[in-house]
Amino acid sequence: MKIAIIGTGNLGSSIAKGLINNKSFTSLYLSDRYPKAVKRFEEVENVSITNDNVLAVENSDVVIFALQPKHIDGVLETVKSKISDSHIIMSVAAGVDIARIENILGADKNIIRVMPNTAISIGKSMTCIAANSAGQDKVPLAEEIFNQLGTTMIIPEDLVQAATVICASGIAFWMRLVRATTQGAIQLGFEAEEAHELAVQTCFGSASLLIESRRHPEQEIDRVTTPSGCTIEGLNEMEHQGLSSALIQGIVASFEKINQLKKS
Ligand SMILES: NC(=O)C1=CN([C@@H]2O[C@H](COP(=O)(O)OP(=O)(O)OC[C@H]3O[C@@H](n4cnc5c(N)ncnc54)[C@H](O)[C@@H]3O)[C@@H](O)[C@H]2O)C=CC1
Ligand SMILES: O=C(O)[C@@H]1CCC=N1
Repeated sequence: MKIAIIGTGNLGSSIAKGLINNKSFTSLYLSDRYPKAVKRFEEVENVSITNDNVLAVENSDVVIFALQPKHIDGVLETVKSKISDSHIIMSVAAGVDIARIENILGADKNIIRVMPNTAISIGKSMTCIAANSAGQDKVPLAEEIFNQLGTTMIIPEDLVQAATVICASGIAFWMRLVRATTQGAIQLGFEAEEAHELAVQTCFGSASLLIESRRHPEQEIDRVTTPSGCTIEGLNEMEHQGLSSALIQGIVASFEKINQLKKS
């Protein structure tokens, strides 16, 4: 598979790292106006680093646009004459819908909207995928690529904004929960590094329990909350302070913001 990534900032370089770790390409073009984030991949076999987007498109079958929404239209305009019906165009740009890309490239092109998160760099992304009509038969290929880099879910395009909040922004939300737990642990007497490890491993254990047992979170909570014990005391206090409500309101605020970005 000949792949190009146009825009190798936070997300583009994370995707590149994941692809390189898996050796899941025959050639990989990494194109950015300032390709400093991927300089470290210069020596990797079959990887080319360039600031020539057209060259990257011409030498690839799958082109992943990992550009900020304000840049994507301009870049698509400059490469559109090189994009053929056999290219598979993927975009990770938040708030940029398929219709906007079709307006520039044409609805006859294979266009797939992909929403990964930065855990893609370690093969643990939750990635949502939606395609236009022309690109429907290319969805299995998108799944094949992104299943190597984590877990995928095919969703209707009208849920991609919501998926962006839950899965892409979600990384930041979970990080903040881990940090808050760390701060609590330090207050209770642990050194910062110990506190961090305790928080991260407990977070990892919680997610693993849900994945492996397939039980509902409340069932797992019931197994921890000894009657009149310390867990239910802490949990109820967190709820009195609005933990669930704060999370839900934050998710909704994030969703409202991404819908504004779509209009701008
Ligand atoms: N960072 C994240 O966790 C996630 C980001 N996204 C979306 O992915 C996209 C990229 O986000 P980030 O990587 O965080 O942004 P970023 O700003 O780190 O990376 C964008 C890259 O595009 C490059 N670029 C700009 N104009 C260019 C041009 N004309 N030609 C070639 N390269 C050009 C920039 O130099 C930069 O390296 C955004 O649309 C964002 O909404 C989606 C999911 C998660
Ligand atoms: O914050 C943002 O707008 C982008 C989209 C999801 C993650 N980063």
